[in-house]
Amino acid sequence: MLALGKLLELTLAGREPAEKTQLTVDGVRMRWLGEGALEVRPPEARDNGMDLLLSAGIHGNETAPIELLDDLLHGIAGGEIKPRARILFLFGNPEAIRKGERYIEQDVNRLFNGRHELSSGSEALRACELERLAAVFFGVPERVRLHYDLHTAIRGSKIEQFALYPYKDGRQHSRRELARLRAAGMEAVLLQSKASVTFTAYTYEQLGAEAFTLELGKARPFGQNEQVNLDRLETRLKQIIEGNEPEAPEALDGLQLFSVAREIIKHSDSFHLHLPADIENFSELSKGYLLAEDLANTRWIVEEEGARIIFPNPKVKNGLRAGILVVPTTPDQLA
Ligand SMILES: O=C(O)CCC(=O)N[C@@H](CCC(=O)O)C(=O)O
Ligand SMILES: [Zn+2]
Repeated sequence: MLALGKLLELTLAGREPAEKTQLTVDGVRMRWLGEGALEVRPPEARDNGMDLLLSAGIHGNETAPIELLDDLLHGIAGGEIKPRARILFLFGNPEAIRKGERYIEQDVNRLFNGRHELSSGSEALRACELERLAAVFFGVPERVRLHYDLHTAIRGSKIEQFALYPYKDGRQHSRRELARLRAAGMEAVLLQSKASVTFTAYTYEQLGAEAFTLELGKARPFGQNEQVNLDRLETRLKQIIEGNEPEAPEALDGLQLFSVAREIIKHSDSFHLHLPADIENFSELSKGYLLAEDLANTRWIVEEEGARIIFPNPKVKNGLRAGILVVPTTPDQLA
């Protein structure tokens, strides 16, 4: 296999490849763009106009998605997968991946849409670099732009695989993309209702891509991901890459949709979350439940019918999201 197919190995070793560009037997060009960043370009005659950004390892301990991207890259470098799409592979936080930690100093996925400019340190620099790589990649006009940012979650979930769909004022969520996610194995989608600071929020809001954070199961170390079943996603990604994707049906086929009722923000060290440590994502909370307390007698009480909690985490830094309360919604405003 071509050396550049081993992007993960290079990234784990913190090494630069000797050759920065290589061609597969089918004339697919692989170009190393920097640490954890590789562009794949099909021969011009085969290019179908799709630009696909696949990122993983924005959180360094979320290894199943990293292994999936590694498999896809091996397939391309070995000539078994024959791309018609142009692809950018990104491993988000190499230093954290090497250490098997979510982050080193700060969560990269809270530093996009300019937030890195207000900060310093290696993770702020990395977020800036990821924005630049994505902007250059998606800078070619009149091409289809799609970004999947692959994650696994800290805890188990009542809904194992789901997507988060960013929000931009005046832009409608796409039914076609929801159908594509369903075909890729996602059971639910959370439709965001305000701008955000995540990687997909950046590519969606600033670069015009259709962009999704995919949550694919529970985070475990490398080699221990048997319980994370990525078969449907992998099949769909190969089809997108090879340009032979079956048209997804109009119907969303049981896909559950949620909207954000409220984000729970931790304001101080006095923040206290009243949930069991092992609570699963999408657990239902009844109306009137005292969810959290913070300084100055701030109380978060559940007021919404059918509310569920995702990503509860009282250990986040002050000022950051310590959980999201979501409610079921219907797909009435889709493009
Ligand atoms: O399990 C958790 O608490 C966090 C899992 C995770 O990393 N989720 C992403 C979601 C990004 C988004 O809101 O689109 C994150 O928190 O960065
Ligand atoms: Zn993550």
